[in-house]
Amino acid sequence: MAQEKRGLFIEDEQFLKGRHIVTIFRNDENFYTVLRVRVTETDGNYEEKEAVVTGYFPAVHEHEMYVFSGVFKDHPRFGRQFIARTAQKEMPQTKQGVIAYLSGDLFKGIGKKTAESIVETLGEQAISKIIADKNCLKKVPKLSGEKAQFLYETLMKHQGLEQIMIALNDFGFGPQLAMKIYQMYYDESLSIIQENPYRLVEDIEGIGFIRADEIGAKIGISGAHPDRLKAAILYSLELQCLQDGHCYVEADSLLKHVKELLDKSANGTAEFDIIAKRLIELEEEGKVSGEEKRIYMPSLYFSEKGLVTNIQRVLDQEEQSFPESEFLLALGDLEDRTGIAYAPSQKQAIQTALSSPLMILTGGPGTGKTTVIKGIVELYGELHGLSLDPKQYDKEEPFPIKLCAPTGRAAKRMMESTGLPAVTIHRLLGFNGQEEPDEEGKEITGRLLIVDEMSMVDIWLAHQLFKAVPDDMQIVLVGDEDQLPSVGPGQVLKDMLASGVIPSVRLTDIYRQEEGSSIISLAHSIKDGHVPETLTHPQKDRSFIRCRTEQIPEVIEKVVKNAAGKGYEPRDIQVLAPMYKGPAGIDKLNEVLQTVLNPNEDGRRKELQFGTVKYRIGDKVLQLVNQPEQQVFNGDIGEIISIFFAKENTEKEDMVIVSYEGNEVTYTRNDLNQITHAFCCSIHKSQGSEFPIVILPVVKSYYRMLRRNLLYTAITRSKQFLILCGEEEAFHIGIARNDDLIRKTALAQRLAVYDEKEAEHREAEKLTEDSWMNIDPMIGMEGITPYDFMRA
Ligand SMILES: Nc1ncnc2c1ncn2[C@@H]1O[C@H](COP(=O)(O)OP(=O)(O)OP(=O)(O)O)[C@@H](O)[C@H]1O
Repeated sequence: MAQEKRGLFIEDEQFLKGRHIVTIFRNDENFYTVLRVRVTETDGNYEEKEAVVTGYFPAVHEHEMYVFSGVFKDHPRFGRQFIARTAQKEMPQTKQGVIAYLSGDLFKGIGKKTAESIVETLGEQAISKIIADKNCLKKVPKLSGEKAQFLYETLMKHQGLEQIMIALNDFGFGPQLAMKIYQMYYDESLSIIQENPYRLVEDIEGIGFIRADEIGAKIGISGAHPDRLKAAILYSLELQCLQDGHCYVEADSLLKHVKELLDKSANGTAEFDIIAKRLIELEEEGKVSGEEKRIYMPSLYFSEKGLVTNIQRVLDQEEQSFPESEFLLALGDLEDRTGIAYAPSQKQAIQTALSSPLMILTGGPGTGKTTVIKGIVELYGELHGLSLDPKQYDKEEPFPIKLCAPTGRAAKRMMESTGLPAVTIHRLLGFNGQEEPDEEGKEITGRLLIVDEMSMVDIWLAHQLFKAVPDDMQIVLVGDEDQLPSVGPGQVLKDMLASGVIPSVRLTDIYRQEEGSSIISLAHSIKDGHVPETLTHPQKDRSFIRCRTEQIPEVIEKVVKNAAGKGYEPRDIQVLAPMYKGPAGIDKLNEVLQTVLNPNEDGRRKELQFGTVKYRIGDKVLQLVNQPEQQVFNGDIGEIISIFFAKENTEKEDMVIVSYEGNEVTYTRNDLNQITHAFCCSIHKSQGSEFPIVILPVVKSYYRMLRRNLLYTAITRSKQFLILCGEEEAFHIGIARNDDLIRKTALAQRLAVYDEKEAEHREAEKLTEDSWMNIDPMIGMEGITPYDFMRA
């Protein structure tokens, strides 16, 4: 079957057979290659002796004969060229051809007789069979292991990469995944896949159990095969943790999930006790971590435990003591200077931050968190006799107050509001965005660390951050616990507050309301679970347009046109929605908004098609991943300022240049999945950002996503105007749903345990470490079924 597919040409495609003369151009990153070949045969309309062939080829060998499939095209500058989709080195096709090849100069020490014996045993397809699985050579009589190895290695060297790529293609992997697999396993790619395709689930991002299981089915691995069950367990665990944000999954729920996954598969299922046995083996192999009935991915387990240890280390530091009078005097001076009379809770927050090694400041919008941060910084400088002018510090003696936030935009806002340098947490830790979850960051220097938007920090990042904090550094964590939790696993801020062991101040009085903001009062009522009667009444700073799902694009189009007509720039207007698909989804709204805000009316503007999306100069785009080396972070919004087509540049690559407030970042076609249109963006991605105008559609067709914290987060993104559109009922549904997505974490519990006396703490540690192993052997034992294990 694989062989048949390889030989297939797509309809309307031509072939060109020719010997390689010279490589004119090659890009080693994406393998774009331009070759000149001497033409031997073609079914295209081409009479010349030589031809230029272009395409993406993983490897080309000089002077070899190739068969290309593709089409002839006329290039305006370079004339007629063959644009190849595939390139295959020509292999001997007949028995005699293969014998001659294997006994030729390339394979020193392999004589004609041995070659004949190989072809006799393995047939005309001997070469591809050996490449796919060297063990087939064992069937050849009298062939020594040494010779077999030599033969295999030589073949791999000359045919390997190309054949592997073709074979991976036959397994259904496109060029990008195939390259990832090759870069992981190199020459062993095919033998590993053939031995245990389920390794792909663990090793290659982007390959899940279902994909691996299809290969398993093809090569005869099915039912309760241990590799298959283990892959299903790891896949289910990771899926639940990453999709739902859990740090662990209870053993019973995991087993059920795995069983359901297997039951759905045509490749066979397995009984609970067998799955449970494999789970125990995975624990013994260190691939999952178990504690009581909780099953963790190891990186999450060690992050949770490590975070607790480091929080404890910080909490164990001595309190800073200032005479009350000194504090009050400095505070009074500050109030005089700024004209702000701090409320009692705000004063308490400043005082706690200055004296405690660690404190949490929490509160909704407009409650004065930023005002308190400024107060903390000012008084810290005052009481420690430190200058707050960064220019007075250098590399030897760096600025002692470190401000940071999880996203670039949040860090920028922090910088603007305090007038002091602020960076992303990743940057503070010296990360480049490619690290493993348990990688160490560089130690943070300084005396006071303030982290804003703490609700967005997941368990991995929180662990890395706390690990990098030196003993004598004071920490202030600031955030709004009612906002959406982090995208990654955990609910660190919520758990820290719930543990009750970290000094915390909750600000509740709203100050911005005094400036007449009805958006903030709406946010606060939503947070408390009720929809105000005024929801649909027009206010100075917000309005509500009633409409149904299918009317949403039209309504939003009108509102945006209006705002643009009044002089608002696209960057001031942000449409937020909870999901990508559907008639009122982000994708559809982006399509509509691009036509309004950045049209291509006469069709003459440059556009780069990527999937179903067309990018144009002037488009607003959103960065989806952290790229610290480019100074661009997940959630950053920028504008496309140039587009270059491959034919216009020497790199032969399509390129899109995006400016993030002056920082220009270049994306090649391979990188374009790192951005998306941002005329409308997801509420999740908008966390940590604020916009002058927010347009928020809320309709019942978003049902799956509607939650109180989601609506609360969306509404609190708007600074001046909030335009709600949709169905009132959808608001009510969303606001009523508050607790069905509780994340499973043991952080609060661990922190609380730590707070108890030393002896009790040791006891608790012993208990938690022992209990998983105590329970394990019960599974599958006589009289005890996995169902016992699954009971609470
Ligand atoms: N004690 C106070 N007296 C008077 N005004 C105050 C006081 N505290 C804060 N404010 C004012 O309230 C407004 C909101 O404060 P601030 O921006 O610090 O809140 P926040 O919690 O950081 O809000 P957000 O999270 O929405 O940015 C600001 O204009 C600030 O000057």
